[in-house]
Amino acid sequence: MVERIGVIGAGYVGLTSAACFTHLGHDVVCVDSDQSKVDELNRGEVAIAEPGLAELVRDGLICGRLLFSTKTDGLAAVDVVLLCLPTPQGEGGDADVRALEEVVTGLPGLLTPGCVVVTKSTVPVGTGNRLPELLGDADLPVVGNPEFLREGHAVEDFLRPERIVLGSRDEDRPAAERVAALYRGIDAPVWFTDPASAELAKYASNAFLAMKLSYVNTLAELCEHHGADIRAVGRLIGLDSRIGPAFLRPGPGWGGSCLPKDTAALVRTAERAGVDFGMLRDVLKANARHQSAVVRKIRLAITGATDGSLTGTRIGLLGLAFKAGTGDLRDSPALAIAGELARSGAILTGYDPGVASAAPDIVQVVDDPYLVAKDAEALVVLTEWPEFRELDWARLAAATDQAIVVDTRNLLDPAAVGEAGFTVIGLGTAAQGPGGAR
Ligand SMILES: NC(=O)c1ccc[n+]([C@@H]2O[C@H](COP(=O)([O-])OP(=O)(O)OC[C@H]3O[C@@H](n4cnc5c(N)ncnc54)[C@H](O)[C@@H]3O)[C@@H](O)[C@H]2O)c1
Ligand SMILES: O=c1ccn([C@@H]2O[C@H](COP(=O)(O)OP(=O)(O)O[C@H]3O[C@H](CO)[C@@H](O)[C@H](O)[C@H]3O)[C@@H](O)[C@H]2O)c(=O)[nH]1
Repeated sequence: MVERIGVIGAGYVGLTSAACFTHLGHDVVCVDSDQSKVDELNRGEVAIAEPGLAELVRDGLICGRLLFSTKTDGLAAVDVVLLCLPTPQGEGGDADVRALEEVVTGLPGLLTPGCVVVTKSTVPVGTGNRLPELLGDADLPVVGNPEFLREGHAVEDFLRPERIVLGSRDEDRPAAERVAALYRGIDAPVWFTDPASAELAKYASNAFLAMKLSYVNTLAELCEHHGADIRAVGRLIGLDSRIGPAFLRPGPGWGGSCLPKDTAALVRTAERAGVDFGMLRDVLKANARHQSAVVRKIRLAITGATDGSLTGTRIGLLGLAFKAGTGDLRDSPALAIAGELARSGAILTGYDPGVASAAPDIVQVVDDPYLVAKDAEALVVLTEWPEFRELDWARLAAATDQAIVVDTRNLLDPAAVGEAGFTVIGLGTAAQGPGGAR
């Protein structure tokens, strides 16, 4: 059945949901409070770099089944409304749900009775029971439908999810089935559960991924100590199907708009429940500690000492976004490391194919990767853009002062880049000298 869907919030999750549900045949009105964003979207301009998203938005606009507005009047005609509002990290690590709750409080005056209210935002355990209280006696059933898409793969993940999760109270089960029907045409297991289980599954999933990454990043440090190679260790443990090969690549720390805030929020949820989830506190601490270890490694590479002075030292950064395939800088470990280097007096130039400007007081962003090498004492690869592998490393070497590259993603081919004249220092691997010498 074709449904009329309202989406509130046109960010990564809201815009992707709006465009994909239009693609699946529904009529969608997407409301956002940001007038300039709405104007851009109505012109078919999509500011976020998500493969396939701009095309779906334009298709929806052309066929007239996708509308964007700052006004909420259009919501009176919808059968289902998806809440895709931010739930950023708030005080003490808790999710800040104020924006979401404010919108929910206003819904009885906007929606037609019977309309299903769906939380797609990541919301703390208990929200599914709290929202009906905020909605009062309005006939507005509530369903939790957490979103698991990754940035850079938003459309692909939305249209080919590994699971669709629907959490509702027993009395709202028919509403949950109605939400499940919106996804018709998508081949994925659909799970009906209670609100708390749906909410917890979302947090538990992100925190588990964070745990895997803190584990592998700390292992990389151990590998260096013992002369082992994290690439081999990661591959070998990943062959165990109980562990799996994904999320075992070490890096400069893990970040982004979700993993850090959701892990912190789950720690708070556990504290409030009187459950000691110290393991997760350590996952967060290990990430901060690892970022400082990466900074010490960069200092050592440049000055010969882990506490050597970086005052006035030029360092070129390759990558600023929190991962490849996105221009998103939210909670980017690259920027955290840049911040530590800048505070130590380093002069930073950065290039990222997805980023045009960033933290101007910390790093000067340039639009040509070869410019970051100019007179640099070292280059540091912070984001795993595949195109960095294809750079002319001999040209980069010629532009630098010292041909040293610290590859925090183990992205480069050490033999080829060493051949081009660089000393290549990976993470959890042996350094490779220029000309291929170890
Ligand atoms: N980004 C992701 O990859 C991802 C994936 C899964 C889940 N989530 C969760 O989804 C939620 C949204 O995340 P996002 O990354 O899409 O956020 P975002 O910051 O990209 O987008 C949020 C949008 O909401 C709009 N907005 C804010 N307040 C509003 C209001 N009162 N009325 C109307 N519009 C308003 C903003 O202008 C913005 O366009 C969060 O809870 C997040 O944890 C995000
Ligand atoms: O082997 C790996 C894999 C990832 N990362 C890092 O981990 C962070 C998070 O990556 P990713 O999970 O791909 O980012 P997001 O797009 O934020 O997606 C996460 O957060 C979303 C928001 O909740 C969820 O929907 C997704 O399922 C979840 O993967 C980034 O800094 C990556 O560089 C590594 O360092 N090594």
